Amino acid sequence: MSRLTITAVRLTPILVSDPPLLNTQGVHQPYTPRLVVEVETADGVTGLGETYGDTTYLRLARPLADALPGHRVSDLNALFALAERVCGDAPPATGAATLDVGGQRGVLTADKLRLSVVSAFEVACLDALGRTLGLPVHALLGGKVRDSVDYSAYLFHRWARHPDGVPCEPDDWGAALDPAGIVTQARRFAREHGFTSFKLKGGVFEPDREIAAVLALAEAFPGMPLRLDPNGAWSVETSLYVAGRLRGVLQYLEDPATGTDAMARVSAGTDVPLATNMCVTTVPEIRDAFTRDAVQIVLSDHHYWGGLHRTRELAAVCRAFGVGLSMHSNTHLGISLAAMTQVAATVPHLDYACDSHYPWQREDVITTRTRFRDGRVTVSDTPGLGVELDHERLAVLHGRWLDESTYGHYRDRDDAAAMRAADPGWQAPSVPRW
Ligand SMILES: O=C([O-])C(=O)C[C@H](O)[C@@H](O)C(=O)[O-]
Ligand SMILES: [Mg+2]
Repeated sequence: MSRLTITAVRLTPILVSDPPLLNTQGVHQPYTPRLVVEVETADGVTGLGETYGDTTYLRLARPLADALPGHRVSDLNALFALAERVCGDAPPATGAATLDVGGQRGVLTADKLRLSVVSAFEVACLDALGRTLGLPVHALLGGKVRDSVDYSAYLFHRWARHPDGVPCEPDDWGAALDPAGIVTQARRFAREHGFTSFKLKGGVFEPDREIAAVLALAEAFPGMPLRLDPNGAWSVETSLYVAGRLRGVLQYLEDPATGTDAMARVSAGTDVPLATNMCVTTVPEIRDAFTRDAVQIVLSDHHYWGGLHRTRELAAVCRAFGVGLSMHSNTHLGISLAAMTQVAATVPHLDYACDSHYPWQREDVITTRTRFRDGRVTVSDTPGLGVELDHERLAVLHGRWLDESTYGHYRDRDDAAAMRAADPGWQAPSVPRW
């Protein structure tokens, strides 16, 4: 047996606390599901990966975890074929056939769901391989081209706390429901983490209110890059209105309208660059969007593109088409931040600061929290990803996941359902909302 042979795979679903961040579909649940993957080799080395933890992903991850022992952590290309063979075509657990109701990351095809699972195994294999060879993950991807990766502050309209009666872990951020609140939030992000670019999650209030928030940010942080992302909540006309009002203010406008067709129409009517993590999220979506110039920037996401090698492949396609590259984030922990940073360090034309929800996450499963300095994360040169699992914390967060009577309904992220705790009649708005 090779020292690289996988001898065991552990899957640990967890529930992680999340603040009441608002988006166009509703509000974040007080706890969000994540899955931690540990891959152990014959050498006794363990590699770590992290991905979405909703029931659908767990259903796909279990057969892959069962099938993996006996394979080598270096056989990454074979991982995809293995997953295709053993995972099956699990349909979305929610029954929402094509669109993601939680993370707002575009279509939810069987391929994309499976790749979102495979990504955590690929990262865990790379971590184990790097630890075995004494090389950082970026070296396994060809080597870093930068020593630190730039991240952008991810601003949200939010409530001070989750609705009464809902179990939660309170924080001290307070509410941010108007332009002044958003600027206060941005100042704290800049003070605590040194961020020098800002993204505002939009699609929550009428467009004029969100335009006012962006203009207030422009006044508070002159010259700093600003982005607005309503997750496809606007019509083409509204998108063009907002683009006109924020021309020269925004670095880019992200997913103003839903779908490649609408994005192409917006793109044709404005010179404000358009970015997406919703209409280009799978390989089959690339050609149409790029040939129609529907987007000028793609937000990669190693989770749903299938891992770090696939992220680099996406980067190559973007380069070929002259499309810029940034990075998307959903609620994630330190393992994924390490993976994002390792791959981002290897992509020369990653010209935009990456998104990260990490500053909102006060719970983690790694022993030492990753810090942003001047908005940047230092690229670790330690073998593997450069993070260690905190087994005690993992057990606590897994214990929450196991406690079905208190937390069972948070095992699947559903922002519209979370909103109903405050507004019982709430339904995720149909698009375009404005
Ligand atoms: O850039 C994005 O579209 C996201 O980050 C999607 C996320 O789901 C975000 O909207 C959220 O978590 O509310
Ligand atoms: Mg987005």
